Order: sequence, then C-alpha cells, then structure tokens
Amino acid sequence: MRSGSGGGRRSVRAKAPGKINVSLCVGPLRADGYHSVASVYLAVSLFEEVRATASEEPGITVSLSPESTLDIDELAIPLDESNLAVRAAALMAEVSEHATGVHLEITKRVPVAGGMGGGSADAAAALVACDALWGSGLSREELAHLAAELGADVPFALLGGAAVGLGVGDRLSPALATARLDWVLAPAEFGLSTPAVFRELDRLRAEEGIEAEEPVDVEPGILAALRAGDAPALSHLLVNDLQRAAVSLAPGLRDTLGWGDSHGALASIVSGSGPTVALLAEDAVAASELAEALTHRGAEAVAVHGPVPGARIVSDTLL
Ligand SMILES: C[C@@](CO)(OP(=O)(O)O)[C@H](O)COP(=O)(O)OP(=O)(O)OC[C@H]1O[C@@H](n2ccc(N)nc2=O)[C@H](O)[C@@H]1O
Ligand SMILES: Nc1ncnc2c1ncn2[C@@H]1O[C@H](COP(=O)(O)OP(=O)(O)O)[C@@H](O)[C@H]1O
Repeated sequence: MRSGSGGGRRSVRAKAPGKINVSLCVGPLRADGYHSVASVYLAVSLFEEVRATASEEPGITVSLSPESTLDIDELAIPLDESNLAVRAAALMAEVSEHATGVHLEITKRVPVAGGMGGGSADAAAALVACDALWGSGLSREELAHLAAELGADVPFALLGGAAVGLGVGDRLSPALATARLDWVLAPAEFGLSTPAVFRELDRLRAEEGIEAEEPVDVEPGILAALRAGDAPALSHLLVNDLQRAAVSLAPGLRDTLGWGDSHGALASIVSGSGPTVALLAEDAVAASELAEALTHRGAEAVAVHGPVPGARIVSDTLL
C-alpha cells in the first residue's frame, strides 16, 4: 500500500461510511444523560475521507477539502480541538509511542448534523489513518475502545457492514448481511442536534404519560430481511423511535416522508436523529428513478447502497 518517492512527508488517507439506522428503539433517559438503545445499523456507500499528513510542527490541525461534495455551512463544523477527527487523533496520540504533529484534511460527503453519523465517520477514519501514520499497531478491539470514548456511533463507523448496537449504540454485534439494499437519501437543508432530538422525544413521552421500556433486543425479522437483502420484507419492519421527535422539531419532514411513500419508495424513514430521510427502493434501478424524481421536485437526492465496509486505509504515500 505504501508508495511514493523521495523523503517527503508521509500522508495516509482513510475512508469511513455514513450509516442509516434501519431500526432504532430508544429506552428511558439514564442518569448519565444518555438513553439505552437497541439499534440496527447499516453502513451505506456515502464515504467521508480523512487525509492525515505528518507535520514538522507539533499538534493537530484540521481543514476541509475543497473536494467535499456537500454544500457545507462551514460554520457547522468546528475546525478546532472539538472536531471529532481532531479528538480521535488526540486520543490516538496518547497511546502512540511515535506520534508526531499531524494535519487532517476532511473530505465531507455525509450531510452535516443529518442523522447519518458523518462526524463519527470522520473520527473512525482519523483513528485508522493516525494508527497507520504513527505505526501504533492497535488491534481492531483496541481501536473500538478508543472509538467508544469518542461517541456512541463511532464504533459502528469503524466496523461497518450491518450490526446490532445495544447499550448506547456502542455495544456491537455484527449482523450477517451480504446482499445489497438500495436507498435514496433526501438530505435536508438544515441540521438537527442529536441531544435536542432525544430531549424532544423525552418531552413528548412525558406529555403523553408514556414510560419508555428498556430496549433489550431487536426484532429478529429485521436481521432475516437484511441477511436475505429482502427489501419488501424490510420495508414493513423499519422503525425509528426518534422519528416523531425529529418531525416535531422539523414538521416539513412529513412532506418528504409522504412524497417517498407516494412515489414508489417501499418505505420512508428518518435516519437516526434526522433530518435526512432514507427511502428504501426495490432495487438499484428503482433507486435511480426515485432519485431522479426527487431531484426533479427540486430536492437533493443521493442514491446509495449498503452494506459497505467500515473504516479502511485508501492510500499511504510520501508527498
Ligand atoms: C441518534 C444516533 C443513532 O445512531 O445517531 P445520529 O442521529 O446522531 O447520527 C446515535 O444514537 C447518536 O450517536 P452519536 O452522535 O455518536 O452520539 P454522542 O455524540 O455519543 O452523543 C450526543 C448526545 O446524544 C444523546 N444520546 C446519544 C446516544 C444515546 N444512546 N442516547 C443519547 O441520549 C446524549 O444527549 C448525548 O450527549
Ligand atoms: N468532523 C465533524 N464533522 C461534522 N460535524 C462535526 C465534526 N466534528 C464535530 N462535529 C459536530 O457534531 C455535530 C453532529 O455531527 P454529525 O456527525 O454530522 O451529525 P449526526 O450526529 O446527526 O449524525 C455537528 O453539528 C458539529 O457541530
């Protein structure tokens, strides 16, 4: 994998996928401010990339690549030590004997604050890129431990594929899923804050006098449908407890969900805490037709498929 010429600076590029939650059951608020969840994650073919380049100066710097395909509101992404990729590199530096200064360049494609784990993908990509850059040699298990310190969704961005997530979503069991499922993503022009959406769900439940139960497991039919790549069966089983909270905060999402249902999507669901809506399609042809129709309506649309692998090194060069 390592290539290039001369004695220049080493630069490692890694990529990690965004995700859809095909099932997300949310329990009551815990004392630590988190909620227990039972989630089924599916990694989809929309990838973030992080290029980690060794620098002579100590410390970690970060920038966004002009290759980012998003129309990014740069203010929404902190370019300081709170950036998830920077936090990941800082954590990796703590456990690496040969850590150096590093510059991280992020190519963003996953909608920001979209419920698709884009920041988590940046963190996972930064972990594997810095691990390679500094020769830290961590096992997948050690990487997963660091990932869990960075956020509930980060371990899945590292693992990829399809997986059941328990605990706060970080206790993962890989699910057998090799068959392809096709989706169309409808990103929104705004973001939703994950904690605000969880708070809204708690508020709605309190208002209705509902006491949420601890989610213990996921519906086995979902795993069977994923294993078989059976989109029609899966379409009846998609569930997201956060959807009504996202819709309560952003009522316009109802239109997108309804549009999908009346234009040939097998099912429409808000991904995670939203506001991205994921439309499940029968196959790749149906997905591209659906994406075209959505674009015609003046909305953004991205056809993707899953499962795809988790964080991976793309290149390792000398600049
Ligand atoms: C909702 C989900 C579904 O996969 O994804 P997104 O919509 O953010 O992509 C995840 O649970 C988000 O994971 P992630 O975005 O990594 O969350 P974190 O940074 O760890 O947590 C941000 C905040 O969200 C709330 N949070 C998160 C996870 C969880 N199980 N319970 C929570 O209550 C907490 O208020 C927490 O302080
Ligand atoms: N590298 C990053 N990319 C995107 N957002 C980041 C990053 N680092 C920190 N953040 C912060 O995390 C928030 C949520 O990010 P993101 O992962 O895109 O959405 P979600 O949690 O909905 O999947 C953003 O609004 C931003 O303030």
